[in-house]
Amino acid sequence: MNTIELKNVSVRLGEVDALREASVALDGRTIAVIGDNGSGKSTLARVVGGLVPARAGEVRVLGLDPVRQAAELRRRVAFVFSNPDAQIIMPTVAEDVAFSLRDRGMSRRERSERVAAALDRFGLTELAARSSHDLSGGQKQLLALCGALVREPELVIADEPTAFLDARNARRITAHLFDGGPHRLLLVTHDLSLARRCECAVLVAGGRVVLAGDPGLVIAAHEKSLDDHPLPPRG
Ligand SMILES: Nc1ncnc2c1ncn2[C@@H]1O[C@H](COP(=O)(O)OP(=O)(O)OP(=O)(O)O)[C@@H](O)[C@H]1O
Repeated sequence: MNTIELKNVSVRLGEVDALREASVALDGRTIAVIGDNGSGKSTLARVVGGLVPARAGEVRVLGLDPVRQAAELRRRVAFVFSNPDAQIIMPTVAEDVAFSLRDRGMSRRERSERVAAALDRFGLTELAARSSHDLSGGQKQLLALCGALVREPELVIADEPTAFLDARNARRITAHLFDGGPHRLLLVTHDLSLARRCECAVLVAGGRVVLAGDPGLVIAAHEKSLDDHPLPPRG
């Protein structure tokens, strides 16, 4: 089963054609999405996750149509963004992780066991009773990811999840993303060393998928475009 499949997908945001007839099909477990600022990477991640609709074309994620099968998609796909504040809802750390399991039909005991195990895995046990909004940026991102992974998603869509983190927290987050479960990963990133760790990569430019496949080749094409179009000299 393909992880993601886009056929001639176009997305318009306000006055902007953020994706233009983008096509790609990849079945890798870990997929990096790379490209310049404003190229359409987040839009690609958002259309895959059903957060914005396509105005034309066909999108499949784990074989699902993200608009028509939105409820099933929400059960099987989790998101992580660069700003964890948008994802933290409940007043304490433990309550916030428990909130992620609210619709799973679990007994109270089962739920608290799952939460305790997840907090332990993420090194958050000591912070369980702390106010979730008073955590540091790195701790908040760990909490947001803990809340996402406790649902045991099949796919995690992560949009620049380490953008505001120091090297230590960035490593923690990427370890959980890459090795923290059997989930697949769609990772939007400017960090080419992370993209290189993925099984495959997608290069987006001007709203189009210009290349997809082996990360080495895709990254080389991106780097060549940086060399071919360097910044104008200063002064
Ligand atoms: N809500 C919006 N309304 C109008 N235009 C938008 C909106 N969001 C994004 N865009 C535009 O759509 C295009 C693609 O944006 P997108 O966020 O997908 O790029 P990106 O590759 O993720 O960029 P970055 O690396 O800077 O995060 C850009 O031209 C952007 O200005």
